[in-house]
Amino acid sequence: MILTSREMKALEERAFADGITAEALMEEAGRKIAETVRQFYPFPGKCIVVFGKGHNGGDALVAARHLAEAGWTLEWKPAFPEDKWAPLTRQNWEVVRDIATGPDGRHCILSRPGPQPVIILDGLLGIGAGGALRPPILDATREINRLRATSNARVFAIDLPTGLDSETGAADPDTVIADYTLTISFAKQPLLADAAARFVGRLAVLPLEELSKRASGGNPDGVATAEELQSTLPRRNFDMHKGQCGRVGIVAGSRGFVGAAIMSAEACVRAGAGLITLFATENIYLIVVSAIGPEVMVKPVQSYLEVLEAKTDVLAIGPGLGSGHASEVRQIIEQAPQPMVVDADALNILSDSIHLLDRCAGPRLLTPHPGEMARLDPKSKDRSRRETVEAFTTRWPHTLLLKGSRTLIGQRDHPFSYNTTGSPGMATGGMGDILTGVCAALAGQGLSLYDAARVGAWLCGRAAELAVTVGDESEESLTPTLLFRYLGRAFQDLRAGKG
Ligand SMILES: NC(=O)C1=CN([C@@H]2O[C@H](COP(=O)(O)OP(=O)(O)OC[C@H]3O[C@@H](n4cnc5c(N)ncnc54)[C@H](O)[C@@H]3O)[C@@H](O)[C@H]2O)[C@@H](O)CC1
Ligand SMILES: [K+]
Repeated sequence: MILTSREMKALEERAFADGITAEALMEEAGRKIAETVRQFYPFPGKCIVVFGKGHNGGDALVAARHLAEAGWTLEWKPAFPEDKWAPLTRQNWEVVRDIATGPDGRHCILSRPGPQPVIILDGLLGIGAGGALRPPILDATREINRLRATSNARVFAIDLPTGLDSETGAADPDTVIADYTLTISFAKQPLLADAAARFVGRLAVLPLEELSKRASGGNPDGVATAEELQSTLPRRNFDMHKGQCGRVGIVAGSRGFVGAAIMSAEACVRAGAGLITLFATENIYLIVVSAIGPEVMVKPVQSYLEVLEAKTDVLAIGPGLGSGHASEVRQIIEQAPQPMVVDADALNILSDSIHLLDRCAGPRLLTPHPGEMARLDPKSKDRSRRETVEAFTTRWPHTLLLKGSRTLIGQRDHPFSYNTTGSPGMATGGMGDILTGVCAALAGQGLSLYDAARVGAWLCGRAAELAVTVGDESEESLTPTLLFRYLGRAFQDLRAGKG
């Protein structure tokens, strides 16, 4: 469920009327903020606490207390003098100050050798924000952005990045650029505005028990968190065999673009498919077999139409395919009864004959990036991402995964689902080929295309962020095939409802 900030405040009021205290909610919020920070950065480092006078600042102080107890060094940057703080904010300061402040005004109980993470908590403004940023908050947001730009500090915004309008999601020019936004209780509408993605970053929703119980109404759209998706991934029975994990056929690759085919097929292997066949035309067959992992069967074909005769449960079509086999591709999209992931060049071929989507013999998951989407639907350039997905799924009976830094998934009669995971390190050619293989593997294991899309996007984003947080990669060094090293951990986190 996604709430407006106004609905969120009304929900809090209902809880207060039932005797739940703001103090108790803040305590739970602060504890969960610290837990989430530690999921991304399990080893303690330095935390710079930038806080305002309201309860958003109070959340930051409670979180800081828990981080201090876990060994983090704290540095304080209050935006206002103490006499301006809300009573609960001050109360939490008194608790944390005694625990966490040494004689030099900084807390230090642990120093580890080697580089330590430096994080900034943005506890300046939350849903109490209104109007353009004003000093001294404005000076503080500029300082956070300066620190982020000039150091390796990672910014965690509490509830909303300060400067994002809490109703519309419009961004003040000095809005905090967060790497992570940890939003309290429910996802808020403004965080999902198209223009907000670059300020919000990786999104995590921290449910508060007493508020979850009382929630009603709201927008039925969802944000895909591990907790939400956990139950969609089936557990395997001990006696399961490869035939039950999905026979996936992949139609991909052409001269100059065999890498796309290889990455899709290997991603399919790493995401659990039972038997993977890559169909390769004679002109690329030898290149493909010499480069691909031994788990993938490579079948030489004269014509891709042979795919229609092969025994498969799921198909994926498009990565690196080029435009040379357009007629065969159209026939496969139309005639194959199996569920199919349609990506890349297959989407470009489809955009010339979009009405074919009315006649498909099986369900289709289309995974365009915004450029491919504009070819499928030229009007999408003038629409918001949500409007684009809505227009497509209203017209066509298929699933759409619209890529981007806030990947959005839709299907008729299903809630729109915003992905939460990811890293700017994913801005590299080939990430989409991995996603195609992962989604096809999940569909092979019995997930509907809608769930395969939601889980696939979550897993790929989670693997990428693990590589740059707990792994040794940076946003620059991350490559698509490096995701394989972290996919296993991403699956484990999904099953644990973590992240
Ligand atoms: N109320 C509750 O029960 C809970 C609230 N929580 C936290 O409390 C937050 C809301 O707290 P508050 O209502 O105290 O509000 P905030 O902490 O968001 O800040 C409001 C204060 O900032 C000032 N302000 C507003 N807009 C400004 C602007 N554009 N420039 C400069 N100053 C501005 C206002 O004068 C006001 O004093 C939530 O976002 C969440 O982080 C959580 O602790 C969970 C429970
Ligand atoms: K904030």
